Amino acid sequence: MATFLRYTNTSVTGFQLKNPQNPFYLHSHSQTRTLSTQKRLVTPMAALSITPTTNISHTFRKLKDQGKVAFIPYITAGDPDLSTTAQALKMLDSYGSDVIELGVPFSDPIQDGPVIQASATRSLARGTNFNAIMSMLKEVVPQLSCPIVLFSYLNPILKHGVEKFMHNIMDVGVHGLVVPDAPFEVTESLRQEAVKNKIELALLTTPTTPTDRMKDIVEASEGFVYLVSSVGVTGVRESVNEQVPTLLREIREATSKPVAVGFGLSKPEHLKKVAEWGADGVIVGSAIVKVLGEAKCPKEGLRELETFIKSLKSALL
Ligand SMILES: O=P(O)(O)OC[C@@H](O)[C@@H](O)c1c[nH]c2ccccc12
Repeated sequence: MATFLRYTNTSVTGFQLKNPQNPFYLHSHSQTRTLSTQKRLVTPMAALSITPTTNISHTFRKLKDQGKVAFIPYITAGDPDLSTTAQALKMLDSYGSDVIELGVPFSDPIQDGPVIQASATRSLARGTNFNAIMSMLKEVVPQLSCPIVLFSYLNPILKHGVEKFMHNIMDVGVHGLVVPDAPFEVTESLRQEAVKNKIELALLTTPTTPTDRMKDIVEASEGFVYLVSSVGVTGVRESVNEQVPTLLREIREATSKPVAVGFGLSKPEHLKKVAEWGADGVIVGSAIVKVLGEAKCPKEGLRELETFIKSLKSALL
């Protein structure tokens, strides 16, 4: 029996969406069938892969045992094109990324600044779509040693169908998911489907998230907690918000889950500072997207990416 639940979106994680009245119709129906336990097919390539990719929580636990901070780059799938994305994923993995965030380009990326908005526009203009991204990942993921966290706005997931979306991303070997514009109330239904497909749904908290709401968020977050370091949209900042140590402390009082910090980080000294403040992971998006997507040609973008990643990673060694 299908029921349509109407959620009026409210600012939950401290982001004010441009059209807060925008209702989300979530089609949810009783789960009469149980999904067969999904076995991850071991493709020949996977059998050759260096080490089987592990889930997000395990990755953070391993790094913590080694006293290391996770280096987490973000790139937009299909910018400048999907074959460059495939090469970039392998390069990011081989140069020491511990988790890679891969963005599904969307036409209305309201929480992204100009760099990632332009990146999504370029990718969509090339015709990048969800199925093409899944086909690329099916080939590439078995060659990676670090897990992938997919980034998607809520709308494309609802359009695809939550169950189908979660099954598709599990099938290609994605381990984590972040849906930055999903109101906390909606994440519960996303999580039900995610858990069935062994996908860890990480949630975001921000400097303006009320303490009680932050506690709910970190309690429900899986894999890691995404601490958005500064209010506003993604994009390089000159310096890192000095509030982060306090925010980290408040989160640590509420959960022992790993916390990764993102927004505005673009230089080795930013990463060093956030690592010294005790973050379990540092996330860099716009600065990397710019290097890869705004280069004169894909080859040059990959060359510059290599240099840039090495400089960022060195700050964490
Ligand atoms: O771009 P920055 O300022 O380095 O921030 C990381 C960010 O790009 C990445 O985590 C991300 C991409 N799109 C998002 C939307 C919302 C929250 C986070 C994101």
